[in-house]
Amino acid sequence: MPRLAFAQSFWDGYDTLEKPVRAGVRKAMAKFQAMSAAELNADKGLHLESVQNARDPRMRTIRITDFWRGVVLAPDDGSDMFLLVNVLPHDDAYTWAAKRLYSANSATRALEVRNAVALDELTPLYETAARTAPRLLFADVSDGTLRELGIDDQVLRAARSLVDKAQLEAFSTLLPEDQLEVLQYLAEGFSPEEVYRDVVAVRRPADAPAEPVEDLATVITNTSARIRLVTGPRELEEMLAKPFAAWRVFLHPSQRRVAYRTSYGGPVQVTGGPGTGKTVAALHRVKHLLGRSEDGRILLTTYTNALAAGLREMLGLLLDEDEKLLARVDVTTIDACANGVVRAHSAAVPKPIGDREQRQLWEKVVRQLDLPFTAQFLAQEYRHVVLGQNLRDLDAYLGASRRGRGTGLGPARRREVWSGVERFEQMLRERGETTHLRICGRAAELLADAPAPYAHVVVDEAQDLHPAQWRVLRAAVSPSPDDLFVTGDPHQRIYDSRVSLGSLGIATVGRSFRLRVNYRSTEEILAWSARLLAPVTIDALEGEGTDSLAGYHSLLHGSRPRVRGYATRQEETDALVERIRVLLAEGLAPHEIGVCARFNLALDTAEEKLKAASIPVLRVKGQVAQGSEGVRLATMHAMKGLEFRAVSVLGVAEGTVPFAREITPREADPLQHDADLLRERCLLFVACTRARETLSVTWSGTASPFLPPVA
Ligand SMILES: Nc1ncnc2c1ncn2[C@@H]1O[C@H](COP(=O)(O)OP(=O)(O)OP(=O)(O)O)[C@@H](O)[C@H]1O
Repeated sequence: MPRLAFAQSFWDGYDTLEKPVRAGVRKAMAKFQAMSAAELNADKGLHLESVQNARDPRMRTIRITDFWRGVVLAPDDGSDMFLLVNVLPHDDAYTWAAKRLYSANSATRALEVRNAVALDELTPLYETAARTAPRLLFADVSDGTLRELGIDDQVLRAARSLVDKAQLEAFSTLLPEDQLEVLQYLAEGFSPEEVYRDVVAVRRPADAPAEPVEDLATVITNTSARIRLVTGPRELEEMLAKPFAAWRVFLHPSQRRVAYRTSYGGPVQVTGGPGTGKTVAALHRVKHLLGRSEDGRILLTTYTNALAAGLREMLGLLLDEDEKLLARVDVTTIDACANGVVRAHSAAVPKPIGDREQRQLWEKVVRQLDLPFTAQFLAQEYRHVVLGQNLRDLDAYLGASRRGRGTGLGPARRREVWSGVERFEQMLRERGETTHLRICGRAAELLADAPAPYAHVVVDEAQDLHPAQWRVLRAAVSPSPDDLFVTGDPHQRIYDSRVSLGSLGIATVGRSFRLRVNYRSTEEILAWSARLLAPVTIDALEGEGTDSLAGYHSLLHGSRPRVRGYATRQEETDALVERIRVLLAEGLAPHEIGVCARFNLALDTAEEKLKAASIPVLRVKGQVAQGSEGVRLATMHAMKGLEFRAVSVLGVAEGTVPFAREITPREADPLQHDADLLRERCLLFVACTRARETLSVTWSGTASPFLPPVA
C-alpha cells in the first residue's frame, strides 16, 4: 500500500473548505490507504492525472468533488509516499500545480516548495532595479555562506536582487520555506552562525548523510515541521477532524527570537498589535523555560478565566499533553492566583465584590458622610491613587502624587476623601467582603514574606493589569534572570489601569521586543481598524513614552470591512440575520462567526432574532464549552483574546460607542474624561480586530464618532 502525507499548504486552506469538499477529501484520502499504487492510477473516481506543462513532473491532481481537485505530489523514484499539497477549485488547482516546484533543501534536507514560474518572471525585474540601488539587502553575505545555509541557484539569484526587507516580504509567498526563513533571519541581522544554529541545525536530521538523499519518501520524512505522515485510518480521521495548528511548529523569526532566547538578564516585554502572535510567543517561552530545569515551577497568567482556559488548552497542545511538564505550570488569572495565596494563609477569605456593588457602596459613603464628591470620582481615586500606590494611611495619601488625575485636591479635600476611604473599607469589613484588588494587595504582602513560589512568571494580556496585580507578580518570583516574560498590546487597553512598570520593580529596558506581522486578520481589516486609533496617542506598555502600530501589517488579503448604518435597530438586526445566513451558506461553521455589541441588551435582541431564524447561537459569558455549536454572541469586553473567521459588530452608534454613561464629564476631570474616551475607542478596536476574514460594522441612527470618515 502507498503511504500518505499532508503538507502545511493543504492545512492552510483546509479550515475554509466547505463541508462537501472536506467529505470529498476524506473519501479520496481513504482510497490512498486502501489501494495499491497501480489501483490508484487506474481508479476512475479518483482520476489521478498528471498536470500539463508542470514545472514539477511529479505533480498530479485528483478528483475531490465535481468542482474541486486535490493537488498531489507523486513519487517517481520507486518510493511509495504520496503528498497531498493543496485542494482548490478545478482550474485553480491546475494553474497552482503547474507553477510549483518541489525540491530538497541541501542544508536542512527538508522538502520545500517554490513558485518557480513567478520567481523566473519577477527576478529579472528586480535585478534591473537593483543595479542602480545604493545597497543590496544581502551585500554582506557571500555566495558560499548562503549556499551553506541551503540557498540554491534560483533563490540565490532572487536574493541578490533584493534591496530591502519589504522586497523580501514581497517574495515571501514565492520562495521555498526553509530558504525564505534563512533569508528572513539574515535580513533581521542574525549572523550566519546564528542562522545555521536556529534555522538549519534544528531541522537537519541528526543522522543526515554527507550527500543529500533525493528519494521523495526520505525527504518527506525529513520535513516533520511542515508535513504530517498518516499511519492509519483512525489517525487520518482524527487529523481531518482537528486541523493542524501551525503556530505549534512555525514561528516567525521575530517570535522565535523572543521565545527561544536561551536566557534574559531580567524582565522581558513583548508588544505588538492584535494577532501578532504574542500569546503564541508566551506559550513557546513557557515550553523553553520548562526545558531549562527539571523542576522549576512556572506561573502562566492572563486577564480573564476564559482566556486562562484557552491558554491551558493551547499549552496542552504545545506540550503534547505531557502530564509531567503540565504539572509544573499553573495557568490562572492573577486574581485567582492572589486568592489562592491569601486562602492558603487564612481559613476565612472575604468575598470579592464586583464593580457595580462597589459603586453602590461608594454611593452610600457619599450619602452618609455628605461628601462633596461623586461616587464615580471616589471609586476612581481609590483605584488609581490609593490602591495604585498602595497607600495605607492618611499621611501617605496626603503626601502622594496624584499624577494622571485631572483635578487638584488640597489637604482639606484629601482628608475628606480619606474619610470616605476609611468608611468604604469599614463597610466591606462589616459585610465580610472585599475587592479583587485588595486581595491582590494582601497576597503581595504575604508573598513578599516567604520564598517566591515560582522560578518564572509569564504574563499574557498584560496591558490591563493594575499596579496591585503587578505587585503580586513581582512578589511571586525573585528578581533574577528570566523572572518575568510579559506580553501585551497597549492599543487593547480596555480597563482603566495605569502603571509604571519600572516603579514596580519590573524594569524591561534593553529587553523590549515588538512583533509586527499579524497572523490573524487580512490587511484590509487591519488597515481599517488601525484608523480607529489614528486620532489618539497610546501610552507604552511599561508606562513610559508612547506606543505605535508602525510597521504592523498582515500578509493575508481579503474583502474590505462592510461599514453600514440603518434607519432603525430592527433593520440593523434583520440585516445581521441575513448576513449570517449568507455566511453559513458559504460554508462557515456557526462557531466561526462572532457577533458583538457594547451591551448584553443589544445581544438579547440579536439572539432572539437569530433563534427565530433557526440559527444556533451561544452566548459567550466566562468560558464557552468547547465544541458546542452556535454563532458566538459576546459583549465587546468578552471578545478580548478571541478570534472568528467573520465578525459583526453591532450598534456602533452615537451614545453607545462610546457609552455616554461611562464617560466622566470633562468638567469633573478632563484627564479622566480623555482616558474614558480612549478606553472606549480601544474597546471598539479590540472588537474589530477579532475578525480573521470578514468584518461588518453596523449601527442604527447616527454613527459612532469613533468610526473613521469614509475614505
Ligand atoms: N507563527 C505562527 N504561525 C501560524 N499562525 C500563527 C503564528 N503565530 C500566531 N499565529 C496565529 O495567529 C493568531 C493570533 O495569534 P495570538 O493569539 O498569539 O496573537 P496575539 O498577538 O496574542 O493577539 P491579540 O493581542 O489580538 O489577542 C492565532 O490564530 C494564532 O494561532
